[in-house]
Amino acid sequence: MEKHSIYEPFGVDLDLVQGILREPDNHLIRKASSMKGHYADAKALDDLIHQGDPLHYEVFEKEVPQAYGHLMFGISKLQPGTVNGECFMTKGHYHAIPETAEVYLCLCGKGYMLMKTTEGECRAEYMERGRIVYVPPYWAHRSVNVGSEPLTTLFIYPADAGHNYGDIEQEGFPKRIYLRHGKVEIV
Ligand SMILES: O=P(O)(O)OC[C@H]1O[C@](O)(CO)[C@@H](O)[C@@H]1O
Ligand SMILES: [Fe+2]
Repeated sequence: MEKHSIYEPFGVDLDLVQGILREPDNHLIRKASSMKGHYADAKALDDLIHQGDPLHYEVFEKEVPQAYGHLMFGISKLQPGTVNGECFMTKGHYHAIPETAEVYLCLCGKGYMLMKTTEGECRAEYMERGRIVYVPPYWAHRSVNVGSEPLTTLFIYPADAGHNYGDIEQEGFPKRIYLRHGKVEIV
């Protein structure tokens, strides 16, 4: 019989007030300057960068083997704000193994999971505290914060899935989400 390598079980704590994972192994920080090329108004993003390059989003993860069978999980915390009306968002990615899915549980804030395929299909799934979004295989995904507090989500996906920025940096997503006079517009 094949011998399995046995990995130690563990538990972690969430700080549900701050919306962060306590004692993460990895803490990814993306500021406004990481988002060049992603917003419709590049000049407005440049202005924001020159005004102090504010924090855009953070990802807190526990280290698990990036191997088949393991699950990667963590917390994504996306700040509220807009770039000339376009809501703060994550870069978005496909998975490097495209036939892998991902689940997001929204813990606080309000926003959308924007998803697209390489064929140009695009969907926006609403997120608020308590809502779960399923990102099926082959869909690129980006979180968008339309609220006034951080959009915090727990994500879980196959640990070997990897990230692929594919056509996103050149083409973006077919839809953009704006906040104008307090109203959300998906265009
Ligand atoms: O690639 P993006 O869109 O910047 O998002 C980064 C983060 O998103 C996650 O896939 C979780 O949503 C993390 O694994 C990753 O570090
Ligand atoms: Fe993902």
